[in-house]
Amino acid sequence: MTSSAPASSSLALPDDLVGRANIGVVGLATMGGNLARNLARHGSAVALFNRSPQRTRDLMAAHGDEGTFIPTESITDFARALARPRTAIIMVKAGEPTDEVIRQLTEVFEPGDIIVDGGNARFTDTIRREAAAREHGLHFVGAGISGGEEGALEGPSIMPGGSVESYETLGPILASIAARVDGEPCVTHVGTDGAGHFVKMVHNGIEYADMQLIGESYDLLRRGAGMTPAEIADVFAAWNRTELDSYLIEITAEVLRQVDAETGLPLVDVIADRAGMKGTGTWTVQTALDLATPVTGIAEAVFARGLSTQTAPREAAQARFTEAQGYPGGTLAVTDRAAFVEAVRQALLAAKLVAYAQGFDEIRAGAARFGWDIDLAAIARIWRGGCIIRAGFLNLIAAAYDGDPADAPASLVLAPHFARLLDAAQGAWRQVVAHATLAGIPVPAFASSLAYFDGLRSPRLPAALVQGQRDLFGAHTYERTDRPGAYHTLWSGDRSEIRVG
Ligand SMILES: NC(=O)C1=CN([C@@H]2O[C@H](COP(=O)(O)OP(=O)(O)OC[C@H]3O[C@@H](n4cnc5c(N)ncnc54)[C@H](OP(=O)(O)O)[C@@H]3O)[C@@H](O)[C@H]2O)C=CC1
Ligand SMILES: O=C(CO)[C@H](O)[C@H](O)COP(=O)(O)O
Repeated sequence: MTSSAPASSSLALPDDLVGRANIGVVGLATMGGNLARNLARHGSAVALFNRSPQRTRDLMAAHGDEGTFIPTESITDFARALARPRTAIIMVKAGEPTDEVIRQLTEVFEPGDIIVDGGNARFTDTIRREAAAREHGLHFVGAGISGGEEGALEGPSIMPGGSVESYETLGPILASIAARVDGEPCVTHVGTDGAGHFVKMVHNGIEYADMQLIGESYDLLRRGAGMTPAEIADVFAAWNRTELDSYLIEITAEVLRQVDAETGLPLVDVIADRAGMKGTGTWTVQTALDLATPVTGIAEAVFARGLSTQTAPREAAQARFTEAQGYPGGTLAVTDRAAFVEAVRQALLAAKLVAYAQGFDEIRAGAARFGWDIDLAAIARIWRGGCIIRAGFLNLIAAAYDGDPADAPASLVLAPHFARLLDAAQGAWRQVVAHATLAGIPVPAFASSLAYFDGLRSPRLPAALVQGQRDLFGAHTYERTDRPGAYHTLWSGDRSEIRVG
């Protein structure tokens, strides 16, 4: 440990510690504290700064012996502790607190220095911040970091966006602390300015969809088939040894096995059924709407969390639309439990594939809109470890996107391996959605992903009728199937057609 600050008082940085740190962390709460420890354990000399100095002191008291730390209690000393180019990772609350810290660093940093925001920032904020930092000659890197508390310490998946030049300094440091899969660090230079936070946003959107699909699977097995949480935990543990192998499936088994010490009931039965969210899923959907890219599974997951918190209408509807009134009561007549469990597994696999396909489509659309050159195979590879959506089948996604982007499948569902997966699963997927609907078990993510898939497959969509309606009430024009151009029917006149473009 290198510690200049005693446990309880603030002192200026001794001269021998000036320029000693190769990296610094500002914000030492759950994520920042663990990231600093991870950096120190991997050989970095880490300057520390937190708005409330007690947090820095606590970190030093508990973990100061894990590596080389240089604790500081002013932003000026923090900057003095850093070797050039100074490199600082901000891990504070997203939004205004991040802007506040950037302002402070901008005052003490010099041209060529690097500010990394590792928080869950909105990518548009990152684009703005990068442009402002550039005016001061600073590099600004928006780095999505996933893996939660444990990942920050043991190895997260890291999605940095910023200048290529800054990545020369930053890349090796991030590679030293990232999770590793097959010997490869789960970090890649995603693109310029907001690219990293854009990709992290979509990661979180996929996380929402995956969790919702797992939740719907649980509901089908629990209410539909009358299984206990412990039995369903065994099902998820078994699924984790199939193509569904993933962190979220693994932790689902753990949650379902947990018993509440106070009541002796399964913990899942005493947790209020109101899901929280911090906003990244919502941003994913808002952005997808702007890009006109359907992310239906993610959108349904966000809305399902919203619905879960609508206590008053839920209670009123529960009282009004009862079984006594002729509504289905949420149970299924399951005669062959093993076959039903397998059908739900197949449906989950198919719908999960659609969620990932939609997420990757959004990244592709975002890259085209914002001018980023994003390697989709590399993104799949860095999501294989460290992050919340890590999953065995990301290897297959990476393989589908490997090679010349011009040869990439138009949608992941069309990659040969995944198309065969859908060939095998689509029957079960339809059965599950149909039975759930008849039984009154809500499966919004299963159903919307199936509708999306059928939309992709349909030779004709009712969009043709929508165009006709738009032309009738607003002269919005339409294209024809048989020749180029834009056309309008004179609906209020003689109903002849004119070419308008
Ligand atoms: N928690 C998680 O699982 C994950 C979090 N993230 C992101 O990482 C970032 C850090 O998350 P987490 O560790 O959970 O901490 P929090 O989001 O709870 O933020 C707490 C930290 O922010 C600092 N802070 C708050 N306001 C200010 C301010 N105005 N000026 C300076 N510092 C301020 C706090 O300082 P003080 O001690 O003085 O209050 C503290 O260090 C967030 O952006 C979060 O979205 C990303 C992935 C996963
Ligand atoms: O970023 C994360 C993982 O990568 C967090 O786990 C995520 O922010 C959780 O989001 P929410 O609170 O909205 O469910």
